[in-house]
Formats: sequence, structure tokens, C-alpha cells
Amino acid sequence: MNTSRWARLFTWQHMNKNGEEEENKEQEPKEKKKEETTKLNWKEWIIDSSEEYYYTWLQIMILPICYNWVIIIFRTCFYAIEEKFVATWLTLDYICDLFYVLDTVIGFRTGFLEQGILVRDLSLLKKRYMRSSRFKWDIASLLPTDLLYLKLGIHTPLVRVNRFLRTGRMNEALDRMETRTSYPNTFRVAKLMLYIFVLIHWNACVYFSLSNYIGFGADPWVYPNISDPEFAATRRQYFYCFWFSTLILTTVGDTPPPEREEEYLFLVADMLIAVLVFASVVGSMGDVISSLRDRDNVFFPNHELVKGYLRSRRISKELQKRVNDWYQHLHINKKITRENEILQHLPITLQTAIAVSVHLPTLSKVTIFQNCENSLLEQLVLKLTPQVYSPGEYVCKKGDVGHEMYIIKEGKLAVVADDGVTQFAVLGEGNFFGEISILNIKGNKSGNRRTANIRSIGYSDLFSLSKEDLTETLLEYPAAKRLLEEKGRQILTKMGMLEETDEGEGEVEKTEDKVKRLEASLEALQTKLARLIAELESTARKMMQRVEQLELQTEGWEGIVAEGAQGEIEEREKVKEREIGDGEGEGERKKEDEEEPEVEGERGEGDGGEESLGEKEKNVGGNEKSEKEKEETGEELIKTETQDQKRDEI
Ligand SMILES: Nc1ncnc2c1ncn2[C@@H]1O[C@@H]2COP(=O)(O)O[C@H]2[C@H]1O
Repeated sequence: MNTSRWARLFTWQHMNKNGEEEENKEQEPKEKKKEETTKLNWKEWIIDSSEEYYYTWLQIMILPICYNWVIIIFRTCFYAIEEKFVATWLTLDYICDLFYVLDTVIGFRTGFLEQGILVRDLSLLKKRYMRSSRFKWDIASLLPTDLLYLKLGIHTPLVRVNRFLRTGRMNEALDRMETRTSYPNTFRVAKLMLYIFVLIHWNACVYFSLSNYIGFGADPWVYPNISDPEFAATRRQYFYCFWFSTLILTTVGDTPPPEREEEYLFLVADMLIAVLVFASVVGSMGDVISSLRDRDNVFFPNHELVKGYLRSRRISKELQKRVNDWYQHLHINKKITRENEILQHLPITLQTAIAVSVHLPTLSKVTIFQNCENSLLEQLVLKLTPQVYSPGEYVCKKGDVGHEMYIIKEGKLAVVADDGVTQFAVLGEGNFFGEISILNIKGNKSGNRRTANIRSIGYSDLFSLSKEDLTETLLEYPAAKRLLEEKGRQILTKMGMLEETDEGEGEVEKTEDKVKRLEASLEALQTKLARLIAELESTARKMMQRVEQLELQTEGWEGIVAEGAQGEIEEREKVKEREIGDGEGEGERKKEDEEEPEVEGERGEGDGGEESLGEKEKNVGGNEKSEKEKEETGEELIKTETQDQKRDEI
């Protein structure tokens, strides 16, 4: 069941790569295939240069091109062979020509990408091909130069020399093969050998022709007399020439010294070519070796460098031996510890797909990952770091601070006592450990310290997962976290290192947390309420005081008004008496009448009458103010509340 789950994940990765089209294909493959075959319209048929069949076609094209490169010169120089097998040669020639024609047709129908989308418009493809330099070479290589046979005779295969002009296509094929092959270095060496072979072959053919021109057996340098039965056979002729050519071009030497000028010229030209060949062979081999070394350096940590360091630091022989053994183990067993670095330039989806397929067998055995979500696994696989431990080496020691947990890919590890011998448990493939100290399990008496010593019994391959990576991942996957914690708690309980109150009480913990949170909120609310009540009380008190003040002021004002009225009555009586006694009293009274308001005003000033009026105004104003105050107090309350909220939030 678990395996099928993993298989599904793996398939899903592939589906991602190939996009939704693949998905649909899987759903209805037969129907689609049928549709495709019925729909395939040769007139509108387009070839996609990224497809497999285009690649295959390129590989096929290597054959006719190579044929022309090798056979045309061969037939030209070794005329006996040309004459003997003329029908075969002509058949092969025209088969090759057919391939050339097909390749040209394909050129007209090869789609190209515009803004990442394959252009399928035939007229556009045609235009593009005809404008390309490839078209010119293709047409030149197809020119019917064979018609010259009519003039020069059938045994002049050199008229087909324009067929070499298709070489660009062969280079394209070889380049593509080099990119796609899993053994690029071997391929490069093979390609170099092919070029050298063709060169030696050409040289051999020219040597034979030159010997013929000078005269077979004319001197020790040229090809021996073909009338000699030993050198008469065509096969012998070719092999002798090839051997002679190899001697010269590989600068092995040991060839008879030239005697004639033509021979000197030929040899000098050959020597120059030989220097180039030698240089390119040495250079290419050097490239291959250094690229192999580069690969090794990326695959495996640099042993030479570490060796030098250990020597210079005078590290003990015993420790040096341990390091050397570790390196040896990596090399012999082809263990790669720097996988993440090697793949870092790939897009993340490809990295995940590779990591899933590489780590699939191991992770499928890890119990906690067997039922977890695919996305969790995807996140985890990219964070795993391969590590190799030697026999007897400690992966972690009791009391150390834990920084990572481990998953066992291969090998056996023991949970050992401090003496290093007594084994409490043996962990194997698919087991994991080191999670307790990095999970912050509640009630764990050892905190973030390792609870046990873990020792590698033999060589063991582990994946380490850092605390940060694990915590970050588990934040989004609480179920997986609970599972890990549960396992940790079981071990801690066995060891008696889990505090009683917290023992397996996940639910209780939750409730306690909730209660604590509620209590905290309640406290905050109570504080708010108390503050509001205090504010209210203070406002009420202020209001009371103001009302009292107003009352007092009103009372005072009434008393003054009463006093003022009594004085006026007395004054009038006095005036009446004066009117009776004094005839001029009229004018004065008028004066006094006119002055009356001023007197009132003065009075008011004297006994605080204006103040009371002012107070009245103030009261009106005061009422407004009290309204404002109320509003302000309200505002203040709101402000206080907001501040409280903010404080609570903080
Ligand atoms: N008895 C045990 N059986 C299996 N694993 C154990 C046992 N005791 C400790 N471990 C593991 O050893 C690890 C040591 O480091 P940690 O304490 O982080 O986490 C510990 C557990 O994962």
C-alpha cells in the first residue's frame, strides 16, 4: 500500500514534468492515438526539432555523410575497387542521395520556436529554411554533379565531392548526441578517434595515388610494386597505405626516408598535419581527463587537499587513517555526499523530481513518512543532506545540544551507554533518530540536549535534516509533528525523562493553554472595566461639583437682586420728598435716571452681579463645555480602550 503511494508520488512528479497533456494522454490514450493517426495529414506534417524522431533522423544522417567522406576518396584512389564494385557503389550512392533529399524535405518542415511556441505555419517554415545558410549548403550538396559522368566516365566518383557539404548536419547530430549521452567523455574520445580515422584514411588514399603517380616500387618510400603478388591484393594495398599513413600522422616515424621532391612535399605536409593531430589528441585527452577530475571533485570531497591539510597540521596517524578509510569507502562504494550542490543549478521542480526518485527507497521505509502528505515529502527531500559515518564513529553524544535529526539510509547504528559498549537498541535502514532534542517536547527533562549516544556499527549512510528545516516544515504539518513528538515521548517515558504532569497529556495541555488564554483575556477585560468605572466616577464627580457651584452662584445672585430692589424704593421716596421741597428737583432726577443703568452697572461690579451674569454665560458655555467634556471624556475613553487593546496585542 505504501509502495503504491510512493509510486503514485513518483508518477505525479513525471506528470508535472510533462504537463497536463501527459495527464490527458494517460486518461484516454487509445482514443487519442486513433485520432492522431486519422488526423495525420502529410501535407501539413511538421517536425519538432526537440522531439525524439528528429534526433533519430539526425543520427541516421550520420551514415550517408560518413559514407561519402570515406568512400568517394577511396574509390577515386583505389580504382581497382571502384571498377570491381561499380554497381554496388552506384546503388549506395543513390540511396545516400535519397537520404539527402529527405533531409532537405525535413528542412522545409522543421518547426522553430517563436516566443517559446512552435511555429507550424508551412509558409513561414519554408521562408525561414530558404533564408538560412543551411539551405545553401543542402542545395549545393544535392547538385546533380553525377551528370559529369556523361563527360568524364562512370569511374570518376570525385565528381560527387559536393556531397561533403552536408557535413554541418553530421556535426549537429554529433553535438546533440554529446549533450544527450550519459558518458560525454567517452563520446568525445570516440568522436576524436573517428575524425583521426577519416584523416588517416584520406592520407592513405592520397599516399596510394602519389605512389601510383611516382610509380609503385620506384623507391623504398612509395608503395611497393603491385605486380609483386605480396602487394597485389587490393585489401593489402589499402592496409599497407593505412599503416604507412598512421606512422606519419601519429609522428611515430620509422618510415623510409623520402627520395623525390613529391615525397618530401607529401611528408612535410603530413608532418604539419601530424603536429596538429597530435596537439588536438593531447588537448582533447587532457580535456577529458580534467573534466573527469572535475566531476570527481564535485562528486567527492577533495581528498588530496584534506591529506595535505592533515599532514601540515601534524594530525595523529590514527586520525589520518580514519580520514583515509572514510575517503576510500566513498570512492569504492561510489557514495556521493554532495548531491544537493551538484543539482543546485536545476529548476526546483526538477531537483524535487530527482530527489524524490533518488531518496524514494529510503523514505518509503521511514514510518513517519509513510502516511504523510506528498507535499511534506517534497519539501523534506530537498533538505536532506547525505552523510557517511565510519565504523565506531559517534553520530551524537548524550548531553550535546541537538541541531539535526537523522534518517538511516543504509547501515546499522546502536544506542549505546556512556561506556560505548552496552547497547540499548540497534537502529537500521528506515529508522530515524535525534528528533527528541530538536522538537522541544514539553516535559522533556533534557531540553535541547541529546538523550543518548548513537554510534555507527559499520559504515552507515544517513540523511541529516537540520532543526531549522524540520521546524519550518513541521509548522505547516502539525499531524506529522504530533507523530514525531509521540515517538519522542515514548522514548522519554521509557527513560523516565518526561515530567509526570505533561506525560502524554496533549489534550490536557491544550485545555490548559485555552484556560490560560481565557484567564489572560478576562484579566485584560477586568482592567478595562475598572478603568472605565473610574473614568465614569470621576466625570460624575466633576458634574456634581459644577452643579453645586452653579446652585451657590444662583443663590448669591438672587440675594443681590433683592437688595438692589430695596435701595431703589428708598431712593424714590427721597426723590419725592425733594420734589416737594425743591422745584428744581426735576432735572436732577432725570440726570439720575439717566445715570441709573451706570449705577446698576457699578453695583453689579461691586457685588459681583456681572460675575453672576458672566457665570450664566459661562454656565451656558459651561453646559456646552460639559457636553464637550463629555465628548472629550468619551474620546478619552475610546483612546484609552484603543491603547489598552494595543498594549494587549503587544
Ligand atoms: N532507546 C532508544 N531507542 C531508540 N532510539 C533512541 C533511544 N534512546 C534515544 N534514542 C534516539 O537517540 C537520539 C539521541 O538524540 P536525541 O535525544 O535528539 O533523540 C534520540 C532518539 O531519537
